[in-house]
Amino acid sequence: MAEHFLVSIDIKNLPSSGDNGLALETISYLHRVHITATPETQQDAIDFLRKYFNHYIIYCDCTALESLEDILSLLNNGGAKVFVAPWQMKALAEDRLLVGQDLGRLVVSFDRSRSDGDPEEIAKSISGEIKAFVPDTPIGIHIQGVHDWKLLDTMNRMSKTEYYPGRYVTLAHNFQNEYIKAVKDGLVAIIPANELTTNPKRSPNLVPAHVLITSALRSDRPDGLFPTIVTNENGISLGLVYSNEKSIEVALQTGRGVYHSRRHGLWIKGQESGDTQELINMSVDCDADALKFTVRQSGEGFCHLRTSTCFGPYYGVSRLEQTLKDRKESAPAGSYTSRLFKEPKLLEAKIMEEASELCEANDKNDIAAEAGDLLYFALTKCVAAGVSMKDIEHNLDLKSTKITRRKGDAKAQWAKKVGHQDASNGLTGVISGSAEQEALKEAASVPKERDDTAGSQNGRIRMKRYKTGDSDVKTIKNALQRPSQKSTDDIMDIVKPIIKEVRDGGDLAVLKYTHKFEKATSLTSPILRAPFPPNLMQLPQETIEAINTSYENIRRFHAAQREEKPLRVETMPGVVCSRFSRPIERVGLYVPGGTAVLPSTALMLGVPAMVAGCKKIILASPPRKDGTITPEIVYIAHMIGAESIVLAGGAQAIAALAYGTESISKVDKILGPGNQFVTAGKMVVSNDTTAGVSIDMPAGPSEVLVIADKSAHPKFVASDLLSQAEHGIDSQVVLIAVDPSEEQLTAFENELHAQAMALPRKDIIRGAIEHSVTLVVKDIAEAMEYSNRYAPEHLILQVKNAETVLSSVDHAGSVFVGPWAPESVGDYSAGTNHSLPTYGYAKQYSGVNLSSFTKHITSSNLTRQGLRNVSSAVMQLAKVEELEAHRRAVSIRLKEMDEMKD
Ligand SMILES: NC(=O)c1ccc[n+]([C@@H]2O[C@H](COP(=O)([O-])OP(=O)(O)OC[C@H]3O[C@@H](n4cnc5c(N)ncnc54)[C@H](O)[C@@H]3O)[C@@H](O)[C@H]2O)c1
Ligand SMILES: N[C@H](CO)Cc1c[nH]c[nH+]1
Repeated sequence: MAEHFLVSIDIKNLPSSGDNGLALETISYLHRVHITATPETQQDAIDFLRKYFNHYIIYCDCTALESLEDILSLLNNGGAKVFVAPWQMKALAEDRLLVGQDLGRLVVSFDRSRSDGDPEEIAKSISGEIKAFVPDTPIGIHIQGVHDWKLLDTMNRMSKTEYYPGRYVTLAHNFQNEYIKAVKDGLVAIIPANELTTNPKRSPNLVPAHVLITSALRSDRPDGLFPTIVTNENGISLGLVYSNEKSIEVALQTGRGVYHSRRHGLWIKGQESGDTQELINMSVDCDADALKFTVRQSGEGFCHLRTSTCFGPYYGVSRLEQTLKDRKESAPAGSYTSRLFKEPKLLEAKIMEEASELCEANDKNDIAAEAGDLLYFALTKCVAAGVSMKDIEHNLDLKSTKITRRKGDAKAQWAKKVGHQDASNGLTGVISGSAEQEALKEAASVPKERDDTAGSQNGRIRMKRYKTGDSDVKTIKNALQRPSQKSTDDIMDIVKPIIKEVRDGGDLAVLKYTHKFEKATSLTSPILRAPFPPNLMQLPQETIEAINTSYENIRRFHAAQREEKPLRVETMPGVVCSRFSRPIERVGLYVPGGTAVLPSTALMLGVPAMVAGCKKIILASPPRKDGTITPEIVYIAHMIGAESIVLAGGAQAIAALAYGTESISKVDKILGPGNQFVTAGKMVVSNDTTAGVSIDMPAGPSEVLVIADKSAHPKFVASDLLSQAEHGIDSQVVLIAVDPSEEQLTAFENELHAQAMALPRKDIIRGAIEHSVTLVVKDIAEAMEYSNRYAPEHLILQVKNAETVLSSVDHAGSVFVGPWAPESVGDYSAGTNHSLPTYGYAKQYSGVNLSSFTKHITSSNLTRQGLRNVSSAVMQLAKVEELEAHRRAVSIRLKEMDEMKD
C-alpha cells in the first residue's frame, strides 16, 4: 500500500477520545503512525511497538537516539521504518549493522527548519550524502521543519531522476492546506494526531482526515467515485464497491463499513440485513486510484446472495477457519472437531502424528494431503485458544521484520531423531555449526531463560542415555555430535570486515570495536605497557600464593620439555644431519574474557612462552567496562615478562596482533583459546600470506569425556562432568559407563542433578547438558573405542587400574588418571596445559606445549667422503627431475676433489 500520510503520536501521552484530534482507535483506521524514540522514551517506544504492532504500521523517529543498538532493537520489535540522522545512517551502513533490504527500512532525516539557501544546492547535497554511504539501496528521505515549498518542489523534481521510496515531510506551519497540498503533491506528510479530525463541523480548524485520504486519491471515473475493494482480515476479497468523500467521512466517524451505492447513495453495510462490518483500516493503492477497506464481517456474509463473498463462499484456509469457529460456537452431535476441543491430549497427539506423517510424505499429492491434515489440527488448537488466522499472520509478519535472525537449527532432540547434522560443521569444526544471534546477539555462553527446559527431564537436570547394544551406530554417532555453532559463513561475514578495518585503520579501529563490544568507551589507548603500575595488580595474598604455585608447576613441566642438545645423526659415513630448536621471537597470547575472565589461560600460555625464551610476549584480553584489565592478568603479565597487554578482545585483538598498529607490535604467532569470533579471526589472519603469522590450533568450547566403571564414585563422576558443563551452553560432557547396574546409573544421575542444582551457573549447565549424553557400553575396550573416536579435549579415567588403560588412549587432549585426578587440577595447577584441541581435533593437534613456542632448524654437515658417498643418489635424482644445475653442484665438487688429488 502506498504511503500518503503518517499520523504522529506522542507515546508518553496517547490520544484518547476526550482529546482534541483523533483518538487511538480512529487512528488505527488510517493504519500508519509515526512515533518518536529518545533515550528517555526508548523503552516506551518498544512497549508501544509490542502492544500495537497488530493495529498499526509503525514508523519510529530515532534521530535523538545515541545508541545504534537502540535503533536496531526498534526494527527488531516490528518498526516498519526508522527515521535516522545522517551520522546514524553512515554508522549503520559502515558497520554493516543493516544490509540488503533491511537498509531500505531507513529514512534519512534532514532538519531544514533553520537553514535557508538555494534549494537546488540543498537537494543536491542531500542526495550526495545518501549516495556516499548507501549507494545501492534506495532509501527514504525526510525533510523536517519545512517552511519553503521551493525545496519540496525541487525534491519532487529530483525524484523523477533519483528514486527515493518515500519522501516524508514535517511542516513548520500547521496549516490545513499545506498538509493537503503536500499529500496531493505525492509527498508523505507527517501530521500530529491532535491536528486531525473526523468531525470538521465540530473542529473547523483541524485537518479533516477524510479529505487527506481523498487528496491522495484520483478518480478516473466520470462520476468521480473511488472503486473500493472490501477484504476480510485475512485479505480475502469480499467484493467491489464504491466510495466518495462523504462515505469515507462517515466510515471514519462510525468505524463501520460505509460505502456509496450508485443506486441508493450513502450505504451503511448491514443497516438493513444486520450483516454489519467493523472497520479495521482503509488504505489507498499504489497509483492512488482505488481504495481498500479491511473489515471484520459479521452475519451471513458480505454478498446480497448471503454468501461470504461476492465471488462465492470462502475456500481453503478461510473456509476451514470459519468452520472451526462455527463448531466452537455450536457443534452438531458427534462432531469430531468438537471432540478435539474437549480432549486437548487427543489434539496434541494428532498434531504430532500428522507432523510426523508430513515428514515422511514424499510425493506431491501426499505432501499436500498431510500438510492439509496438519493444518486442520493446528488451526483447531488455535481456534480453541481464541487465536485467529490473522493473529498467526501478524506473528509471521513480526518475525519477518526482524533484522537479527535465528539460524534456525533444530533442537537437539529433534535433530537427533531424524539424524540431521549441521551442514556447516566443516571448516574448523570449532567455528562451525548455533548461536545467537541471534546472529549478532547470540553470544556463545549465555544462560538459558529460567523457564527453558533444555537439559531437564521431568524437572531434573539429566543427560540422555544411550546403550550401545540397544541403539544403532548412527543414533549413537549423532548423540555424540558436538553442539553446532553459528555457521562459518555468518561468522566470517562478521569477522572479515573487522580484520580489514583494523589492518587499515590501526589503533582507532581497535578502539572503536572495544567501545562497541566491551562498552569500554572511556578507553583512549588500546595498550597497557610494561612496567605495569603496581596499583593495577593488587591481589589478596591467597590469590598470589595460588598463582605462584600454579606458575611453578607449569614452569617445571614445560621446562622439562626442553631439548637440551640438538639432535645429531650420521646418516651415512661423513653425512651428519642435525636439528636444533629456536624460540619464536614474537608471540601474541589471547586470554579470553567474554563470559568469564580466565587468568589461568594467561599462565598456561605465558609460562611456556617465557620458558621457551620468546623475546617479545604480548597478551591480549578484552578489558572490563571501565577500561581496566583484571589484576590477576596484569600480575601474570608482569611475572612472565610481557612487553604489553592489548586491551581488546575478539577478531579486533587478533588482527592487531597479526598486523600490528601504531602502538601494538606485530607478532609471529598467535596462541590461545577463544569464542567463535576469536577462532575465526585466527583462521583468517593465518591464511593471509601478507600477515606472516601462524596460529596454534582450533581451541573452542570446553568438553570432557569421563569413563566410569563399577569402581567409580558417583560424586566424583558428577563433579567432573559439571566442571566443564559450567563453561558455557556450547560445552559438551559425555559419560561412558562401563557395564553399570541400573542402581549405579541412577546414582550418577541423582548426583548430577543434586550437585547441578546447588551451583551458581546452573542455567548455563542446563544448556550444556541439553546436548550431553550418557553412553552405556559393555566393557572397557568398547569404552576406549568410543573415546578414541570422539577424541575428547579432556579424558577422565575413573576405572580400576586406570594407569593400565592409558596405553589404549590414541586421541585426547589431556588425560586424567584415577579417582584422585579431577580435571580442574589440569585447568589450574597440576602443571599440564589447559589450552587444548576441542571438537575432535585431538586426532591431529597437540595441546599447547613448549614446542608450540619454538621452531626447528635442521643442518647438514658433510666431509669429502660423505659427499662422495651420497653423490650418486643426488645426481641420479637431479637427472630424473631434469634439474641440471642441481646435478652439477655435486659433479663440479667431485671433479674438484679428483683434480686436487692429481
Ligand atoms: N579449548 C580450550 O583450551 C579453552 C580454554 C579456555 C577457554 N576456552 C573457551 O574459550 C571461550 C571463551 O569465549 P568468551 O566469549 O568467554 O570470550 P572471548 O574473549 O573468546 O570472546 C569475547 C570477545 O568476542 C567478541 N564478540 C562478542 N560478540 C561479538 C559479535 N557479535 N561480533 C563480533 N565480535 C564479538 C568481542 O570482541 C569480545 O571481546 C569459551 O568457549 C571457553 O569454553 C577454551
Ligand atoms: N577447562 C578450560 C579448558 O577447556 C580451561 C579453564 C580455565 N579456567 C577454568 N578452566
